[in-house]
Amino acid sequence: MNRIQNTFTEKGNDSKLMSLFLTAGFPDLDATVDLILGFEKNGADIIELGMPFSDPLADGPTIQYSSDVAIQNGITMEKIFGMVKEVRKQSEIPIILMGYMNPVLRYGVEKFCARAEEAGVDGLIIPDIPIEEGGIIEQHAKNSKLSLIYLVAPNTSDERMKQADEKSQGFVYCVSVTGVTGAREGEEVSKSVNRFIERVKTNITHNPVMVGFGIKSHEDAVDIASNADGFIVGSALIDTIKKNYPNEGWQSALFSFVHSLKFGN
Ligand SMILES: O=P(O)(O)OC[C@@H](O)[C@@H](O)c1c[nH]c2ccccc12
Repeated sequence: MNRIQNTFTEKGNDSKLMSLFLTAGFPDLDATVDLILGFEKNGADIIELGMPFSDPLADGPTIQYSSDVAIQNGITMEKIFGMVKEVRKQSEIPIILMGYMNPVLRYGVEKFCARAEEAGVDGLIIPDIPIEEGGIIEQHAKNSKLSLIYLVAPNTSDERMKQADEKSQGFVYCVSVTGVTGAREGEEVSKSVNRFIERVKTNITHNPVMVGFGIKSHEDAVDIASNADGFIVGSALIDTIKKNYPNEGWQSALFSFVHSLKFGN
């Protein structure tokens, strides 16, 4: 069993897991390791570490911005692996690398998976690989004991949800709304999300389900994840960093936001 599966096994039925997305190298190269460790201390159960890419087609403006900053800061694959290695000296939190296929192809799929395993990565989310194209990475991921996590959205058919369940290990990522990443306004989201998650639950029976996209508070999380195993937050964290960095106390402001996401205020 890997770290991701362990985390779900240990969770128990009543609590929800919190997975936090952070762009590697944002807001600066030195911050990433400390932020991951601080997230863990403040309630994060899983870390999704974003591999910045210049053409992030599933991302809204907030995560695009963080990717641009990280690229300007000089982030590279090697540096990302180095960050994971640093975290592993102090922590066993599951780490999932999240990014687009193009940089992985350029790096070399086999080498990428081997280096990821060696660094201490547990899984991969590559949102631009459709399930049918998964063959491009599945065997290498398996050889390197990396869980592959596929995404489903409200416009995903029952049939494809079942395929996503068969092909995923660790959990299936439920995208709460059709569209790009980012915090959204409005109350209507949660009702339709709950219907979507009900359909997800009838099709996805092997894996836990995590819900993400548009969660920006504890209330959102409780609401949206009520029928899921946990929730994922990304843009709201990046926005919080953006608001406070590099003022003194920007990290503690972020960590108290993280704490409030999990536990309420
Ligand atoms: O930013 P949000 O709305 O909180 O959603 C999580 C999301 O950022 C993170 O999981 C993610 C970042 N980039 C992605 C690309 C596709 C799917 C998901 C993602």
